[in-house]
Amino acid sequence: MKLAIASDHGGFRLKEAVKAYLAEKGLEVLDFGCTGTESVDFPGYAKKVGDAVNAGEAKLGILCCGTGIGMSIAANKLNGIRAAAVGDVFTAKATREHNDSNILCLGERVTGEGLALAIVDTWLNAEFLGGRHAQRVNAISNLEAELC
Ligand SMILES: O=C(CO)[C@H](O)[C@H](O)[C@H](O)COP(=O)(O)O
Repeated sequence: MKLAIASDHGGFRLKEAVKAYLAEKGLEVLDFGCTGTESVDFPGYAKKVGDAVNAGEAKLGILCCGTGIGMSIAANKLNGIRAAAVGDVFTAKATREHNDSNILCLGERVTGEGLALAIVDTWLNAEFLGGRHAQRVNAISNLEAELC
């Protein structure tokens, strides 16, 4: 599976740790930056990963910032993106199973590396359950269509 990843300066160290973890697992990772801890603006990085997921260049994406919130707000502006800011493993599983989230957002300033990697693992191993959840995901897509 190919994954797209990016961060701002506030999530850079966590992005590097997640990238190394994914590579260790033999997963292909497209890194869209940033490249260090110098201050940058996160929305452009959210767009790069969202566009890669929407274009099918990557199946799923991971975004890291200070809290995970800014990245999720930005990524969710893109049609087709369901980005979830996650800080626990229960939510990591539920957001794949129920929301079919296609981008995971993590906060380096709030979630320790060990927990973040467990969240990544749980999120990647969970699958969308469909059924009643599919009609809800479709309803979200319909909201996007209304806004166009
Ligand atoms: O958008 C955010 C908050 O939800 C991210 O955590 C950013 O990384 C953060 O705002 C960056 O803050 P900084 O003071 O410019 O480092």
